[in-house]
Amino acid sequence: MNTITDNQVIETLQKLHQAAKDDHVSRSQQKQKAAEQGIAFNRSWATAYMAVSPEQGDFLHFLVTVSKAKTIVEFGCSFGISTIYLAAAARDNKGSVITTDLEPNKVAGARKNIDDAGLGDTVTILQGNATQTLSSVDGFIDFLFLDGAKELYLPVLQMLQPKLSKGAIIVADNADHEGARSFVEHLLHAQSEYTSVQLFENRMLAACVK
Ligand SMILES: C[S@@+](CC[C@H](N)C(=O)[O-])C[C@H]1O[C@@H](n2cnc3c(N)ncnc32)[C@H](O)[C@@H]1O
Repeated sequence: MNTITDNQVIETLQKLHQAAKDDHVSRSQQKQKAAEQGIAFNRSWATAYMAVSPEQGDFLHFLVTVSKAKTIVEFGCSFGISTIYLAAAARDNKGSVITTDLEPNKVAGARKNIDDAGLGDTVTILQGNATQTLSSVDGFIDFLFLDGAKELYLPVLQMLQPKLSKGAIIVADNADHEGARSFVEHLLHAQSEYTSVQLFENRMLAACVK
């Protein structure tokens, strides 16, 4: 099976990437206008997509596929774009994805989008703070994608670390952000525990549990 080539998946991803792009352009214009008027820009992260690019999505799909990961955990699904890439590979591996987001409207949007892609039975979405929702994950984790609040990358990794299987892959987006610094330094220094690589001009960090 190659779920990522399924028409339902392709069409849903195309539609969502376009919506994410439009959202980004509109926010940039609002930000510029606010700066010109000397007023504060309301970021309203609760509705922003802030999604992975198609190339990063393909990379996540590739890694889940080649690693044959079955239990995939994601921190920060937003409207479900990255989750669809992860879930398409998870389905082919006969695995599943557990994801989480703070924002109820994003959880509802992600659920609809994942259903539109035909992947609803492969994904569990938990609404709430990842430090709580992901603490209930059962069994071993084969793949961990971190894409929520950067300051929580290290605490979430440390919380889930005992559940990571040998050979588990960890990928973090926005690893070049200041908030992710302690996480990046932790992984790059713990060379006896992880093999790590920085990618996409340091925006992504991928690591593998030794
Ligand atoms: C960069 S976006 C995720 C984008 C998504 N992975 C994608 O590619 O489509 C980050 C998301 O993390 C969520 N988030 C931030 N802090 C969180 C927390 N403590 N627990 C759960 N979700 C959180 C935000 O609501 C936001 O939707």
